[in-house]
Amino acid sequence: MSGADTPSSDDPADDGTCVVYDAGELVVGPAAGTDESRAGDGSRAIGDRAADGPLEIREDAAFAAIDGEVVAVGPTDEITREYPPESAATAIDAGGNAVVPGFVDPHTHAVFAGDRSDEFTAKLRGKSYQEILAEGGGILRTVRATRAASDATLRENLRAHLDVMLAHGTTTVEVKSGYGLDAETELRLLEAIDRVADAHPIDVVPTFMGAHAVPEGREADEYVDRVVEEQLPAVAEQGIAEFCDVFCEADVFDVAQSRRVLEAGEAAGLTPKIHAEEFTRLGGAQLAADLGAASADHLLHATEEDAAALAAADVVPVLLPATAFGLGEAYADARAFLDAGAPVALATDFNPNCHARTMEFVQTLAAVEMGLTPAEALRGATHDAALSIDREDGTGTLREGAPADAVVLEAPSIAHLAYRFDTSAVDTVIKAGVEVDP
Ligand SMILES: N=CN[C@@H](CCC(=O)O)C(=O)O
Ligand SMILES: [Zn+2]
Repeated sequence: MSGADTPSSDDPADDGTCVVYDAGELVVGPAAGTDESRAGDGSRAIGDRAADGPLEIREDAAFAAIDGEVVAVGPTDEITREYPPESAATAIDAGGNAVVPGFVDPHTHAVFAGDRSDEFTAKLRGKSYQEILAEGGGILRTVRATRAASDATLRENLRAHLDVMLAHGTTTVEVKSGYGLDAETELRLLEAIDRVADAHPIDVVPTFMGAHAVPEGREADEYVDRVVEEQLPAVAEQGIAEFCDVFCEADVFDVAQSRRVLEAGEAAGLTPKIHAEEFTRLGGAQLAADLGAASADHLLHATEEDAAALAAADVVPVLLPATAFGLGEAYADARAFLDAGAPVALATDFNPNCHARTMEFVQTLAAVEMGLTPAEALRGATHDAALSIDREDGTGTLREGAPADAVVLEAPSIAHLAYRFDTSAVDTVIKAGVEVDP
């Protein structure tokens, strides 16, 4: 068990220092030689992801942080000599347990209202996701419930989900709009994300996804006009989204429509992301490579050719094993992306169709169902996930200079994250050098 001793804010020891020590295993980040580096032209060069071990793990280690930033990592005796725990604002004795970077969840649809548990039951009886959507259920049903919900309800729902995520070690999360499908509601959703993010310890990365489905009674082309001509300019004017995403899928938005949305998003200052090759191989991965998107997500039906194109274009594949689990679909081929030299980011895809909020569950699925080692899964849930949302400031690592976001496990090794699938292995969560109490 870890022991925390955090003085109150008027204590003389409250100097902004955080020391976490006596970690049996301390995950620093990708092993030397495999980390990404900036190419001379300023673009991202990910390097040969599969060449070496996925993570540098130190034994009997500690880290110190000042004002939310890691300033030293090393053997416990050295770090505690330089940064004595008794005079630190936050001092955590990991007691020989493992310490890992805070998890990064780079793909969620966490702001919505309503309940679709009955659709889950229908799917168990054989109804498909697409059949439900074609009947006006699925995303369209959540849109009706979300439009009818008050701002306060939307904020409260999101806050409650973020609380669960934080308690399970997620310290950075991407949240998409997309259950509004009109300018007014899409803005309400992004404003809800903004308001909740302001008052929550988790770092929230906002994504505009007006092109999440074609609203009832509309044609896709005509709706894409609305996204491009009304929604995107309004979102850009408010400055409340960083990425623009689109559901590139048969009977939703085709490749040309997806390209139109993402190019307009880019012109409005939003970096492209894409839901690609989820139910059918339509060409979304190639489009992502063409546009230099930050990520291509889902990829259940991507081919080796797609993996090579993404790796060559430095587009991060984001795999969502909880979605495949919930839908009873075959999992994405994680090894194919690693073999192609790409990173593999993992995410929950939390949404009403995939009620998964913990990156612990995702790591279990990645190991058991997709054949990743626990270390590869943890890299996907931290460093590589951060890459997919353009967080290249060390987020997802505990290197010097990185944000001091960490998780102390109640277990001696990182393998417990994937291995322990009934209850949480998370003991203590640290955000920006401060222990959080979700
Ligand atoms: N596939 C598209 N969007 C979500 C599902 C949204 C929903 O069904 O409400 C996803 O990524 O899984
Ligand atoms: Zn999604």
